[in-house]
Amino acid sequence: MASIRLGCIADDFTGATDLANNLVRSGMRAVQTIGVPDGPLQVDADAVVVALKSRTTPAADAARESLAALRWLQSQGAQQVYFKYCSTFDSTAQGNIGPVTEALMEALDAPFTIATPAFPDNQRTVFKGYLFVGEVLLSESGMRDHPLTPMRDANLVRVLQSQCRRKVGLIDYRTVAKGEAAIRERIAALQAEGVAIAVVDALGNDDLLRLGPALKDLRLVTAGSGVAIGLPGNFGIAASAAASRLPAAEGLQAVVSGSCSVATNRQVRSFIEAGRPAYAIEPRRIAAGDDVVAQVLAWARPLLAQGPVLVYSTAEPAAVKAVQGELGVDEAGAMVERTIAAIARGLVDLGVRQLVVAGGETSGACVQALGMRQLQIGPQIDPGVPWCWGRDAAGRALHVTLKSGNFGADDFFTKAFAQLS
Ligand SMILES: Nc1ncnc2c1ncn2[C@@H]1O[C@H](COP(=O)(O)OP(=O)(O)O)[C@@H](O)[C@H]1O
Ligand SMILES: O=C(O)[C@@H](O)C(=O)COP(=O)(O)O
Repeated sequence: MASIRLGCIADDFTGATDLANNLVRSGMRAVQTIGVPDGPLQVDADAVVVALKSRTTPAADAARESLAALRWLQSQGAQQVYFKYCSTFDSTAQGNIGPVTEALMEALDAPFTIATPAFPDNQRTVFKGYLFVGEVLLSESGMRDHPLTPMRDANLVRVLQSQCRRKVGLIDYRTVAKGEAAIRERIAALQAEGVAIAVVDALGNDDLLRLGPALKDLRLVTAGSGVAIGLPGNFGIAASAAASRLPAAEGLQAVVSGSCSVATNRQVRSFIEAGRPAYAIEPRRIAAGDDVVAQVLAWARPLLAQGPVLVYSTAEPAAVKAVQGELGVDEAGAMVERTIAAIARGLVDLGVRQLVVAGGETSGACVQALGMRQLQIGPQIDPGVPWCWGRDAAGRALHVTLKSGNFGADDFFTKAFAQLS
């Protein structure tokens, strides 16, 4: 196999497909692996995205796993490394964006890197170091109530500095607007001031395309998926209209959702309003020892032949807080993830071969429970969300889409299947 050009480490599974999607759309042949592979890559690819589930784990574990991914990517010849985190900069008070960035900088002997979650195609823009989600600051968006990573400060320089030992600075929109030479000059000036990591403003894709060439010599880039659109050109790769093709879809259809994000709440409501069958999982019943998995599968079995079913724990912030107050934040999260993952496996046993999973942590749990090791990236359903194809541990071919909590149109859960037919 030829060496890969770009080696990527994603801190969650939906984020990994989001990045792979942008790379594919910009002309790179990209493959996503679930965790760090045991051996060499078996297919030719320009970029590999190693998907970790490290967004909310203890910082030391996240750094250790990211370094293992780095070593594997280096063994496959990666010339540049891309650490992908969320476009809403999801992190706990202790990390993990800062600690993982610094561990990678140290291992790569990289004196400087950038940080920007900007993803204009999904209305994530950075202005003077402040992150906007649509029309509002990150701290005023639905992310302020995220079950695991509530984001209450939109000033990314401040957020990142609180997670880092190295000095954090800013490359603002005026510099970015001037293009490659000005960005390179600013990087040199920041380095002379002792800054090692710079948050970068970006208001639109033009900014990201101007930023790309200025990053050519960096060993490490850290970003959401947006920056990816400006990098393939550095490797002589141009955007190609040849959409990545997946094998034909077959089998039954289902959606499982553990995301409590604003967009997912709308998508669940829209699916129910469209008259499709939906089963709400109640975390308290799982905690009480009910066999919720068996109950859900018994409910789904007769319905699946008539079209997609939805199984969800998705709830509004007040309901999530109440459950977390009773069960604990991590305990509630892990318990619901385990249950949804077991349901996903049970649905595949019932013949589901087209599976939509909503939520990053939830996707990690489901894909791991199914024993999928590698995903081929297919056509985009909505910005940041492609269909993917792979085999589970039993060798069954599955079409899956791992939908980030806040991505996708309201009718995503029906639209996704229509695209495959
Ligand atoms: N009803 C609920 N009450 C408490 N926690 C929940 C509930 N539903 C889901 N969760 C947990 O909330 C977290 C949602 O995270 P995730 O799957 O990453 O979604 P998103 O992509 O929207 O962030 C998961 O750990 C999930 O198990
Ligand atoms: O960058 C993004 O917003 C996504 O790719 C992502 O990482 C979303 O994570 P979840 O909202 O936890 O699915």
